[in-house]
Amino acid sequence: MNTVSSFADVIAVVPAAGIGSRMQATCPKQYLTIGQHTLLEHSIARLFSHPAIKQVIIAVSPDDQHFASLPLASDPRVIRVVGGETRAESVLAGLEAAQGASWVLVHDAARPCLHLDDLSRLLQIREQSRVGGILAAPVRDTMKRGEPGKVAIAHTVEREDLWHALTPQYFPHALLTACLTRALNENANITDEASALEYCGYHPVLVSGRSDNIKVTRPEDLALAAFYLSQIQLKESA
Ligand SMILES: Nc1ccn([C@@H]2O[C@H](COP(=O)(O)OP(=O)(O)OP(=O)(O)O)[C@@H](O)[C@H]2O)c(=O)n1
Ligand SMILES: C[C@](O)(CO)[C@H](O)COP(=O)(O)O
Repeated sequence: MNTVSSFADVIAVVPAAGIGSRMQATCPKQYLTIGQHTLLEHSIARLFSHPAIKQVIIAVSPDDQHFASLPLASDPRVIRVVGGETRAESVLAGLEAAQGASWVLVHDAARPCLHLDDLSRLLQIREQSRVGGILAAPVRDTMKRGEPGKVAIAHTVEREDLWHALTPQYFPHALLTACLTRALNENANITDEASALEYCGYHPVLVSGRSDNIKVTRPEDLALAAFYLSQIQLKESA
């Protein structure tokens, strides 16, 4: 792994204030476990496994019942903030606590299978772009657009140049803050940080990343994430 020593001391914001409704679990999905640890702990452990990451700011729900009991709660490298009603508000809360950082990384609490080489390549975007970039995986399936509100095909979407946006996403702190704030104030439909920059007219860079950097979203994803994580642990212990 080529370390990004020139960009050491990176701060990461981890939005973890969601309820995980699509997971249909008895607790917010970021607190479901793989082995002895929660998804949140695994995702943050991946970040801290990279030499460039010095601090993680976690945005948790105002009525979160789980975080305080985790070792993370007493980790001096971790700051807890209260998240908001939307992912964007949670990320903004994290950015507020990261004042002074020139660039900031944002990573989903529910993506525990991040490879360090992918993170290194994303961090290097700072040398090539002034607006930042995201890890993304090229689409492999044929993509269909459904008839609005119906389970019927409207048309096939051209998959050339179509990507799955992943996280981490990496942007100048001031730019991301301004774009998220404007997008929220104007009720823009944004589901990731890059879409806030796009809304404001910027074109972040797509950094090709591994498709096994999955976001645990539906019940069947947990076992897959456990397998992918076991492969990472095998690879890194070899
Ligand atoms: N108000 C919110 C909503 C989501 N998130 C976080 O954003 C990440 C990605 O969101 P998603 O996968 O949609 O998580 P949930 O919103 O919890 O899932 P669902 O949409 O199924 O309820 C998760 O780490 C989630 O905790 C957040 O911090 N604040
Ligand atoms: C940020 C993200 O993981 C990129 O694909 C995705 O947009 C999160 O969406 P969610 O609905 O908040 O899971």
